[in-house]
Amino acid sequence: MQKPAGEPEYLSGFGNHFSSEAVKGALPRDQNSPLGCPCGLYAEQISGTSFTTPRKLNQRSWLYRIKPSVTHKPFHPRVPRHERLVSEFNESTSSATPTQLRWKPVDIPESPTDFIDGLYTICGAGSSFIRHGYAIHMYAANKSMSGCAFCNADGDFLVVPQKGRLSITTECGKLVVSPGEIVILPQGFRFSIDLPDGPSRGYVAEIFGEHFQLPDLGPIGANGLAAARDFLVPTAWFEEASHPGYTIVQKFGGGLFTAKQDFSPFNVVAWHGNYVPFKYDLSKFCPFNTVLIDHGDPSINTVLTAPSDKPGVALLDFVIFPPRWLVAEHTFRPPYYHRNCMSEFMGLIYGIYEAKADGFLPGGASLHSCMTPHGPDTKTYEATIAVGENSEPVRLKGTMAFMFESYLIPRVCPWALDCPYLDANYYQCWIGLRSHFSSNNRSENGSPDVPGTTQVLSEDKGDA
Ligand SMILES: O=C(O)Cc1cc(O)ccc1O
Ligand SMILES: [Fe+2]
Repeated sequence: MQKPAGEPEYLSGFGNHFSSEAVKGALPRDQNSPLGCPCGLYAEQISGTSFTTPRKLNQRSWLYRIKPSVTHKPFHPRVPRHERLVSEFNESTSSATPTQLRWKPVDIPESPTDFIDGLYTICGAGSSFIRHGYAIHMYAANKSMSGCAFCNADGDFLVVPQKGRLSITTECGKLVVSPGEIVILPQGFRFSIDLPDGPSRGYVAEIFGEHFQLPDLGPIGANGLAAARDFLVPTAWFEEASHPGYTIVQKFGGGLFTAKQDFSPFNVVAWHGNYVPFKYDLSKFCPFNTVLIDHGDPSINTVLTAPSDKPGVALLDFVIFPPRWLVAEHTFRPPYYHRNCMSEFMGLIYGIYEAKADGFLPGGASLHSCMTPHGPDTKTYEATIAVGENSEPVRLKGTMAFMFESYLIPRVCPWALDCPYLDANYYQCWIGLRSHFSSNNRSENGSPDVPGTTQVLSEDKGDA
C-alpha cells in the first residue's frame, strides 16, 4: 500500500490479483457469487477478456455494489451528437496521407468543456466493431464532469495528461493523475474525471481488442524499464446517496449513448480481480541505452505494449524519451534519419525533444506514418555536427516526449487535417539539410581532422 502526499490510497503491482474493501468484511471470502453477499451487496463480474482466454492473459474482476449496473433506463443516442469521435477508420471517416504531419498545441476551450466533450480523434486504424485497431485522441477541457460517468465499450484508454491533473473516480476507487504520469482506463469501466487545476490537455491512445502488457526484457535481464511495483491501482471507494438523473455516457462504436439512473455508479464497496484501472509515474522509468556507440532503437524505451498476433509486432507500443545521459562516442547522438514500416505518433509532455530544436511544442503532436521519412531537423543536425567528435557525456534534462507506435497504418480525421493548429510548414524543418558530400574526404565524420578517433580505435584493437 502506498499513499503519496495529497493522493488517495493505492495498491501496487502490474497484473496482480488485487482485493480491496472500503467496509471491512464486504468482500465474500470463499466464493465470488454467494446467495447473499456480505452487507447485502450485489455481486457483478466485469470481464476484460473472453471467459475462455488462456489463464495467463485472462482478465476479470468481481465488484460488490449497492445496486447492480443494469439498474438504468434504456440507452439513447446522446444529443447533441459528438461530431469528432471515431472508432472505425475508412474512407467515410478519415483519409490516408504519407505526408509528415505536425500540430501545434491546441488552445484550451473558452466555453465550459468537460473531458467527454473535449475529447476528439486525431487518427487511427481498424475498427472497434471487429475488435482490432486503435484510435489516437487528444483532449482539451476546462471543467469537471458533473452528474455523469463515462464508459468506453470500444477499448482501453491510455491517457497521457500534458497540462492539468486528472482526478478520476472509477468503480474501483480514485486516482489522481498528474502530467508526467499516465493512466489506463480499461474497456467497460465507468469513470468520471474532475479537473482540480481547471484547464487541462493531453493525449489518449485507445486500443481495440487488446490490453497493455509490460514488454519482455530479453537480454536486459530481470530488471529495468518500467517496474511492476510502480504501477498503482485504486482502493475501494463508494458513494451511497441517491443521485436522481445520474447519466451514464457510453461510447459504443465511436458514438455516444446516454442512459439515466437514480444512483452513482461509484457504489462498489469491495472488489477483487486483475482487471483494474491503474496509473504509472513516468519518472520511475529506468532507461537503458548505448554506452559506447550508435543510437539504439526507441523500442528500448517501451513502457507498455499491446501486442498483435505477430511476435514482436505491436498493435500499439507506448514509448517514452525521458531525461537520461547521452554518452556515445563518435556517434551522431540524436535519433537517426529513418523510414519505418511501423507508424509513429509523437507527443511532448514537457521540455524540448532531442530531434527537434523548435516547432515541436509541449501539447503539440506529430505523425510520421509507415515509410514516411523523418529525423532530426536542420538545426539539430547542424548543432550536433558543430559540437563534433569531442562531445562529452551530456545529460538530457527536463524533457518527456513519447510515441504511440503501431504496425497498423493510421488514417487521419478531417478536422485534424483542416484545423488551424496543423503546421503547414513542417516539411521546412528538413529542407535546409545541405549536401556535405565530397568524394575527396573519406573520413567517417566528413571532417578531415578527427581528433582522438584513430587512437581510440587502435587501442580497442590492441585489447582484443
Ligand atoms: O522519430 C522519432 O523521433 C522517434 C524515434 C526516436 C529514436 O530515438 C529513434 C527512432 C525513432 O523513430
Ligand atoms: Fe521515428
